[in-house]
Amino acid sequence: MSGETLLCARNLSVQFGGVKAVSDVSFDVQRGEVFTLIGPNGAGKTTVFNLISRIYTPTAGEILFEGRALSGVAPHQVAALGIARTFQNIELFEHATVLQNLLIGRHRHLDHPLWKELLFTPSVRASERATREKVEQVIDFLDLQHYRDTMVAGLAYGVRKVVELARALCTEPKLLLLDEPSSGLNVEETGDMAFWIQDIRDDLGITVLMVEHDMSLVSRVSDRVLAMSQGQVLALGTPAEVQAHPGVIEAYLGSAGDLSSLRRKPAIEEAA
Ligand SMILES: Nc1ncnc2c1ncn2[C@@H]1O[C@H](COP(=O)(O)OP(=O)(O)OP(=O)(O)O)[C@@H](O)[C@H]1O
Repeated sequence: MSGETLLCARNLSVQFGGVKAVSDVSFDVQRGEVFTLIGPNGAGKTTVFNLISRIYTPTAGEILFEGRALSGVAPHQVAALGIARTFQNIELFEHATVLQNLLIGRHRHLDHPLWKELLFTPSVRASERATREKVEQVIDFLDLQHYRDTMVAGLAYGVRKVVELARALCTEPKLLLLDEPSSGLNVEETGDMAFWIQDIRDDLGITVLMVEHDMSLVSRVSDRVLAMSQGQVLALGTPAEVQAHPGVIEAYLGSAGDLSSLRRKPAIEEAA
């Protein structure tokens, strides 16, 4: 961690009809850390991601990225600032190869004017070369060589998750938003995902902001954890500090117990 703030959320609130999805939430993400949001279903974690991605606009408060307010930034400009995102439900082009998906992801980020593309100007040629190089680097980094010419539709779910990660890395982000990177993965794949996340921070120097339910993954990779419940901040600290916080235990389980997975128990179990 550099001790330098990359992203600053100040007194964020957003309301949908009568539901306060996020209520007066503040936190700072330091450059070079893995910062994780945890919380039971409906706590407001995805809403925070959607505020940072500019899909939602806060009803109060603001988000600063590298000191710049995101309020004036359109959703399609967020990637160009250096913020990339993966989704809970993988969003890839199914009928394109891994390589094509990564090239498309990178192209979206470049945003050359059409006239330059059509004339294939030197700057377009240079950025095409840089694109190829970057995509190949990411394929090597995430060990995807074996799948580069395979259609996404034919890939196992665990590999698709890595391809989605690759597509985000191709945009060379400063901040990577990972929405439930372990969802749908088995124990071994979750272990691999932990290694990738650590390597992304340690080898590429990319800051990671993650939403995650699997506490084994959270504890392994997170520098700091923010626990939320019902749209509000419950606790902030190291994974061990947050897991031991009485308010966190109460919010998830109703009483002390197994915190290995922090998903709220189904209503039927809670009622029993
Ligand atoms: N677009 C929306 N319209 C109406 N209500 C919404 C919208 N988005 C989120 N909410 C509500 O805001 C609250 C927070 O939802 P959010 O998806 O952020 O929670 P979460 O912590 O990400 O949950 P999960 O772990 O299940 O993904 C919920 O009550 C949800 O129903």
